[in-house]
Amino acid sequence: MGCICCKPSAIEDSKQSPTSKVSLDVRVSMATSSRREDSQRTKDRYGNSEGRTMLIDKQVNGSVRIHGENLDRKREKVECVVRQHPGRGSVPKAIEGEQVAAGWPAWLAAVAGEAIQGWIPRRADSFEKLDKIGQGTYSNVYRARDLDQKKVVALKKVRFDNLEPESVRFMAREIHILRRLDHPNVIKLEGLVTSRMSCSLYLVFEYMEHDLAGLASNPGLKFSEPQVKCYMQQLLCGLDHCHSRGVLHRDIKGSNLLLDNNGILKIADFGLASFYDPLQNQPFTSRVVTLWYRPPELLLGATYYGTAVDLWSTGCILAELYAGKPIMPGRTEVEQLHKIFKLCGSPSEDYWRKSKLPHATIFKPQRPYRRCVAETFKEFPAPALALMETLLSIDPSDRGSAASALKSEFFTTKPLPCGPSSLPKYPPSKEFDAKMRNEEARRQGAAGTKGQRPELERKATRESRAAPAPDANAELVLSMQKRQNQSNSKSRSEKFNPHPEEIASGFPIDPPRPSQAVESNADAHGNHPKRGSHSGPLSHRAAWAKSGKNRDDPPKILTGADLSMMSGLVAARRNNLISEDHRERSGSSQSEAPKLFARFPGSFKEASESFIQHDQEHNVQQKEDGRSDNKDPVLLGYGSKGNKIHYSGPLLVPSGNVDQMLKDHDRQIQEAVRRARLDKAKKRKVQLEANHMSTTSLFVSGR
Ligand SMILES: Nc1ncnc2c1ncn2[C@@H]1O[C@H](COP(=O)(O)OP(=O)(O)OP(=O)(O)O)[C@@H](O)[C@H]1O
Repeated sequence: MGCICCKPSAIEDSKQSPTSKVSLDVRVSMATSSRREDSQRTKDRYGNSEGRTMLIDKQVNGSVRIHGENLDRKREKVECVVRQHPGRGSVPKAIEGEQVAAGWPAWLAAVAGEAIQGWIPRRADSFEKLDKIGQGTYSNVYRARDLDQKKVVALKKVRFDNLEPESVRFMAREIHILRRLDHPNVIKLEGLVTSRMSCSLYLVFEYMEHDLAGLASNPGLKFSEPQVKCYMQQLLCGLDHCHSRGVLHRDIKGSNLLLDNNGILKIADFGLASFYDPLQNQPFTSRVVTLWYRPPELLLGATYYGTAVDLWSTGCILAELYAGKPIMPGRTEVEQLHKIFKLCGSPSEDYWRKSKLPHATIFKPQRPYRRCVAETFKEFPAPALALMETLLSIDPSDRGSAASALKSEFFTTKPLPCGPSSLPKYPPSKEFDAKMRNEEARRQGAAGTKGQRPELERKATRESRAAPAPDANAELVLSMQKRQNQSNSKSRSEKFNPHPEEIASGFPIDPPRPSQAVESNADAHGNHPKRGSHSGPLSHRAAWAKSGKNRDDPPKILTGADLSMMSGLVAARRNNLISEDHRERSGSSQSEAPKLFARFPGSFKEASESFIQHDQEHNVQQKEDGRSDNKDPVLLGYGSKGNKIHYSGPLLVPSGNVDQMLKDHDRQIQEAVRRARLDKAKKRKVQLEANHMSTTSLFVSGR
């Protein structure tokens, strides 16, 4: 075979903005052929409305096989194999060159070629930046006016770790996934803003006024039942679409469910999302999903999982909408798992045996926990409770699917879901706004009278029904930071400094000044950005006003520590996904555990200690409550509340020595029993002394 000519449009994603389509003739040379049988592949299917379909096999030997039918060419068979450069995106080198010629920066085309395929970059000066509206783990989000399309959009500026290929590839996956999705209940990526000379990237999204977490934290707001059903229906429709296109979201939570003023809900933030193939058993990282919404199997270390992880999070959202607050706000992975077991019961013997979950030995409770979802939420309407019971099943295989949930009685019994357009209109409300309010309260608190909690703070605490959820993997970063502090306090600032790119881009982290247009990314286009009026969310303006500063002089949002945290979080989140991505690309089926051993501190020992303690506290509590599924008196007394271990790190030991871990575990249990006995003996002694005293005093008083 020699060279073949193929149009890149034939390997474009199915949906593109028609204005940004490029059609380039590219010569693809056949560098190597590869044996199918020796390769582990991931397959991506591409197709577009004109009926072209291509199948791309990414193979371990670094080559890419493209084959399929090009219907535009009268069913002409197209097949080519392209040698991939190590560390490069899976587009042929020639296409990469064309992408640079089309205006993409080389660093992006080199590693994210597939994600930007068929698009051309939008120019920074065609947007007018209005204000900062959100802040994610690795991004800042701004409201901006699209001067070409004459509409308001959201610009998500992605932070990179010094343009490292791995961190660019991580972001490319989000773009790639977003482009694969096309549904009214999934946020639409409308384009990308960058230029050949730029070192930053903005994702352009349709603008959404609210997020569910922000609305739920509004004290004066109570959702009606038809309203809850309406939101849940939209969430499940969007999720069903993602799952049917082979996408796991892996971070469903209130702040990632955006709402517009027409009541439309859209699933956003695909930063932790991943492609998956239900027919192929592929391992993923278990360290995804924000803690409060993380299913038990992930906390137990599962690396083989599917759509059920999103369904668990959806169950948590459903319960939260009825309860008015998060139902399982754990502070650590151990506490989270304990909260889950207390509410949903511990897994059945059969499940423990079948699932072979990595941390099962450690976290299997001494005695099974009884499920009490129905008891706890007895005031919820029966159909809502029934759906919750399904979605919050401990065994992932019992959670059904988004499609089956949509057919549940919850949506067919009265009151029926209301139409999105009939939902009330709200002032802009985001979780970010709630965070701003709390930040402001804290600031006022610091300035306020010593020892007195300021009114605003008290108000914020009292009124905040739904506190913002921690970020996905936040606990992991805390643990990383702890280790950083311990190991080398000097290097901390060097490692977690503000991203130079953030500063260099001229698009600072603090909210922009009113009317500030998106600054040109030092690009070749040269036009000055146009200016416009400021009309930011009320809460931002209020925050400025309250801080007693000129609105032009915005409050500082991030402290150095925040930045460190942010950067660490970026690293942690990315590291997990990068190792997963690396595994995907290399075709390795190895679990990520060894990599995590190496990167993060902590041990099963600590985790098991903590879990035993939670477990025993639970038993004690049950005794106090008069409920008793634990008859063992020796456990009483162990683990006073004063010396709780709040383990906040990964659950794996650096050495990965399982035998040692198990020995430690046994030792811990023996130690617990010994301490409990001692405590019990002490208590008995105190009791005896007290009895003796009272007898003596009775005797002395002569009564
Ligand atoms: N299209 C949009 N319209 C309005 N606001 C948005 C939009 N996209 C994102 N935001 C706001 O910005 C916040 C951060 O965005 P996003 O969650 O996509 O970033 P991230 O860095 O991936 O965050 P996370 O740490 O939650 O994963 C959101 O919680 C939301 O409030």
